[in-house]
Amino acid sequence: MKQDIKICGLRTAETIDRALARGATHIGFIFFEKSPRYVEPDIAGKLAEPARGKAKIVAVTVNPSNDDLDEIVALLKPDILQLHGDESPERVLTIKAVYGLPVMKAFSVRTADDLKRVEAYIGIADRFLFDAKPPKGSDLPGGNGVSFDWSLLSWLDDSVDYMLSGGLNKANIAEALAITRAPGIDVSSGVESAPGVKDVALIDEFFDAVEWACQPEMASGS
Ligand SMILES: O=C(O)c1ccccc1NCC(=O)[C@H](O)[C@H](O)COP(=O)(O)O
Repeated sequence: MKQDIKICGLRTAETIDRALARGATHIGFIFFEKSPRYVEPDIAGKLAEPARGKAKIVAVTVNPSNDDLDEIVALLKPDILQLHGDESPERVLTIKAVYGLPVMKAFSVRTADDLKRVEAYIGIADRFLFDAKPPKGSDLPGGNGVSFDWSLLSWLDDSVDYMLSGGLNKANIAEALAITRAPGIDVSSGVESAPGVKDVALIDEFFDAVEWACQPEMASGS
């Protein structure tokens, strides 16, 4: 199975080019000002140009106001809105209706109960992203480089389309894929040399690790 691959929190033309060259299907821009990955919407719009039509451009927001979304949508022209906060199903529906864009709703997961919250969004969100809960003391709802218990995803109905996220890197992606068979994967810190600093060599190594994990003999579990 060939899964979608999202590289999130990109901030330079060089790392975007490398992600696209290696086959990223999604590239994410972070619009959360406390994040070391934050980019101004107008800069993100310029950075995203080479990706148009090659990869889906994802705007990552946290409980965005209408004004925030107006600016981001106008300047970035994203293909997908990722909602990484506490947005209710009603808010997701409103955002979809106003902007006419698909929504990927993020959930932080620690226990099976956390996955039950997904039910209220089925048929509303277009896709889900499962991330780990932020560690104590973190100001960031995402991009913390920590994983959750991937086996919990076996509780999900097969029809739920999602991206697996949280602490993925070249060393654990094969195990993550073997356990979850996730239809999409998302990485940020795992391809960084320092918080917010993406690294082309680490991007390469991550894609190499995914390719290795997806060789027919690995995928069949033999
Ligand atoms: O990455 C951030 O700084 C961030 C800040 C606020 C909300 C969401 C954020 N990231 C969202 C993502 O989709 C990340 O790729 C995801 O959390 C995984 O990050 P990591 O564990 O570092 O791979």
